[in-house]
Amino acid sequence: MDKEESPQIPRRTTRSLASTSTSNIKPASKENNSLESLTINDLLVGGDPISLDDIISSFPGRSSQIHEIVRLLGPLNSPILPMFVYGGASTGKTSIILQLFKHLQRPLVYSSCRTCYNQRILFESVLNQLLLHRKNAANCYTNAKRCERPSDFINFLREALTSVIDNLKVKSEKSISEKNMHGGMGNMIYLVFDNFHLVRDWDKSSTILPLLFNLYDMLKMPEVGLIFISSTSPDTFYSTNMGYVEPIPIYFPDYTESDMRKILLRNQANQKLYSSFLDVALRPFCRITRQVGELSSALKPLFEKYCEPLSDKGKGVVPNEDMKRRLFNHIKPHIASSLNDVFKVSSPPSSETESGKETKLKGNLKRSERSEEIGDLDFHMSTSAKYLLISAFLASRNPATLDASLFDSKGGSDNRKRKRKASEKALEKKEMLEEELLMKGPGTFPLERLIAIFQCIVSVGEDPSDEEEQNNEELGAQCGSGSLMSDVLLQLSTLCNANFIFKGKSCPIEGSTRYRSTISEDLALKVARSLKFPLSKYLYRS
Ligand SMILES: Nc1ncnc2c1ncn2[C@@H]1O[C@H](COP(=O)(O)OP(=O)(O)OP(=O)(O)O)[C@@H](O)[C@H]1O
Repeated sequence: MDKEESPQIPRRTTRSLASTSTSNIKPASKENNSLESLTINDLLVGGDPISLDDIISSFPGRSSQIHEIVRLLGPLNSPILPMFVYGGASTGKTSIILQLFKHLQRPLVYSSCRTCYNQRILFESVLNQLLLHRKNAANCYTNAKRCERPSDFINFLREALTSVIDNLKVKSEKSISEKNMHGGMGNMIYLVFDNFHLVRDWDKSSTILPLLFNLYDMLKMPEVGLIFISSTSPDTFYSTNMGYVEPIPIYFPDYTESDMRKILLRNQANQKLYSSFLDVALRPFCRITRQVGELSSALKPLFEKYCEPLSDKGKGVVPNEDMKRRLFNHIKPHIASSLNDVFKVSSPPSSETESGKETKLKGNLKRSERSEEIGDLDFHMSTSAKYLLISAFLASRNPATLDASLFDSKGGSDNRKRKRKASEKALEKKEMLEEELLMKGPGTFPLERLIAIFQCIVSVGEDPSDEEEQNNEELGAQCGSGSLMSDVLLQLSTLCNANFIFKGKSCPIEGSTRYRSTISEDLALKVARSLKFPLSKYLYRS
């Protein structure tokens, strides 16, 4: 239900908060205290000018998306088609859009559908910004317009946009006559709707989504650019997005481990030391989360621990192999609890999280539709949930008797050993097991087995061939014994709610609950691919 009190409109200062760590965006115009009236300059993202090269180097792993957006925005005064920027949480969508507008010095109206949590608040926020209105004590914190109905919004919006565009044109002509070859801010005004996926939750009457997607066709104002930023793919809007210009999709994929390394290495005083730390710590953490903020705050105290044995916090140290081993041994006892903390943060109780909601939503889909939904899984499911899903798949698919040989003592798949040991008798046994599996369909398994497999695959290095990988393997064994798994239950219940894992009644003989994975091999392989996890290495096959 709508609350009477609207939150403060997201002004430039609020916008700066949306991208705190990458920018110190301040109001573009001189410090505006609450009584000063706003000007058109307040529609710019403030702060020091930034070059495109600086943006690209501030956001490792995002150069192609940055170039693509710049290309789509085009030169000054170019009309644009609506854009749909999408990708998982913390993939840099908001920060990059805001930084690009700062670089381009073009005016925008930014509204987050998180802070503007219903239709009326969103309408009023957009209008407040366009009408250069700030809520303050002098106006009793009222909005520029009270606007509840979509038809009122369109009328007010058209009026406000016309006035802003006229204003921009005058400014632009003036700057040309003043021989400012750059042409100033130009004539375009951009409306940015962030966290747009949330709108689907308030769209009970299915009016707001079509309205916003339709803005481009309805307004027919070439000077207005529309940018939707969403954590879910355009497909998740398709049922409502029909009959009008489809926005141009720009996808922000999850970061790879190597992107993460570059992101985390930025701003590190001692790159060599931090790099040796990442060699041993990054991989298991990346398997729990790939969110920049979560990872960097989880790694920070661990790195401090890593530096403890060094004088002056390791300033100027170039670690050799011996020192690396010593430092690794020093942090070893702390890794499991650190991983556990990240796990807790990255997997909040399902019913309260967006990803939980998303997963539930997907769970209602018929099984046949699931494989097509995998693209969405990419950003609705946390990395750890994906590993759990794979573990459940393995537990259902592989005979329990083979677990020990599929996962060695350190958790790794040991194909070589298995091959060497394959005797005729074993082959016979294998054939029998295979037949049994085919007859039974996916098997059931107890929680303990699921957790054991999960521990193994989460913590092991993929291809322990070099020293770095061996360290990871060591680390894996270490984490496995810790309390990392305490929150697995939460993830598990999410996956059960979503019907990805079936939870049976408790077994009258054993007294424990048994589970069964209900996903297809195709889907499991896709999930594994998205994690770069070598699933086929762990699959029992003929
Ligand atoms: N490539 C990157 N390099 C450096 N920092 C990054 C990168 N990508 C994201 N970040 C940082 O991660 C944090 C979250 O980024 P941002 O809010 O832009 O992500 P988002 O995709 O909009 O997330 P959400 O969908 O949750 O709103 C910010 O502090 C941002 O600076």
